[in-house]
Amino acid sequence: MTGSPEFPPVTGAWRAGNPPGRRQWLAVDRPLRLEAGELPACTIAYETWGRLNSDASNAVLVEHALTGDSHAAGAAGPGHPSPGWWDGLIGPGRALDTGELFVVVPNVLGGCQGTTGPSSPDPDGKYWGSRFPQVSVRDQVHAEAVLADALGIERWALVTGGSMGGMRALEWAATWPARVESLLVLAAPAASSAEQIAWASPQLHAIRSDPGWRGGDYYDAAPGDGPHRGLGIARRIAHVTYRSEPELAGRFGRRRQAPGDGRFAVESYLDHHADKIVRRFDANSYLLLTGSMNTHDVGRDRGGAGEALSRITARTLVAGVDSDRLYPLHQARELAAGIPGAGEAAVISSPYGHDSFLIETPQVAALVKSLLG
Ligand SMILES: CC(=O)SCCNC(=O)CCNC(=O)[C@H](O)C(C)(C)COP(=O)(O)OP(=O)(O)OC[C@H]1O[C@@H](n2cnc3c(N)ncnc32)[C@H](O)[C@@H]1OP(=O)(O)O
Ligand SMILES: N[C@@H](CCO)C(=O)O
Repeated sequence: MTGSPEFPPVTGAWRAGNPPGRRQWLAVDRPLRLEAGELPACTIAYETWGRLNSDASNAVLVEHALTGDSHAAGAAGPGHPSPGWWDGLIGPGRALDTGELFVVVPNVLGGCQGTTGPSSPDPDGKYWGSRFPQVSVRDQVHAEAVLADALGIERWALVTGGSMGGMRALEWAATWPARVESLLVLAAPAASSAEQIAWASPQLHAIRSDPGWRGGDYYDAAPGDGPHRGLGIARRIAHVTYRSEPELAGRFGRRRQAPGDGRFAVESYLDHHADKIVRRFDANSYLLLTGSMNTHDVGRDRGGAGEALSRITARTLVAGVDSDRLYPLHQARELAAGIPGAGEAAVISSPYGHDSFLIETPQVAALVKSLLG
């Protein structure tokens, strides 16, 4: 598939070697049908590394997590205060060897780092804000399929991601089995559980109850007058669930941050993560993407998870983290058991909890290599 009459392929410049890790945009000038509604048009931001080969058989789709973005590889520099979030995995000679593979990383639909989301302008040039439609994980992969078509990629050699990125990877494999040759799902379930929805609930309330949120239409507020407090509280709650009890005990214990600072060190640590998120993330996107994860259920309208997973034909590896208290290991085991040929779930052993899929690079690299052979 190389595009469609109403949506021709984009330029093809990447075939000659795209500037690696430079953000690009695909303008989709036609409506995108959603599970609940429609988006009249959208832009999809993405970055690529490596070159697409002549038969487009070397493309890898890497799906970022909740607050990640398209900048998965590359050093910190202008426009990128941190290195790419999977920099240890993507590059020449690395597990995702860009000497051989063409790695594509889109920013998720509904996000705030280049792809259309609530903080983007609508076709009339007004911020979407509260009017942005709720998008599901399934809608997000449909948007990514438009990108794949435009890039001339019919079949991915590998689709992978962790957490919310793992949900999208799974949706890809269940929606278009023939388009996914291999699949690596990290720290993600077949469907979000009551526990996961429960952890999200106070985060959603924190943002919506911030007076600065203004029902979702805060983009014209004075600088510093947006829903920063609510977003910061949401991140504090979430971040605890991303790490493990032994890690927090070992790193911080009952230590105070500093003489004269009334905070425990662990409180200061959470304050730091809250400060960082409000500088780089939009509260409405946080709400929307959390909602996408809450409704994630690969079996919805497909006769249940068992039926949906049985469609998957990709060579599959599922992995969980032994210290993940948010997406516990038993979910990875259940997911693996449902996918034909997936075998037993692999275990990432780490004290870092759910975030380990971003931190334990050698273990994730070993999984990628074992899957790609
Ligand atoms: C800009 C970007 O993040 S790129 C976007 C992509 N990001 C993502 O995909 C995920 C977002 N990031 C994350 O979830 C996390 O930062 C991770 C998982 C990637 C990194 O985790 P780790 O490397 O283990 O970092 P950790 O959670 O220990 O936090 C380290 C930070 O806490 C700070 N810190 C540690 N202890 C304390 C303390 N007691 N008080 C205040 N700050 C503290 C450190 O100084 C460090 O600050 P810095 O990140 O500004 O340099
Ligand atoms: N800490 C990561 C993982 C969440 O699943 C993020 O913020 O995207």
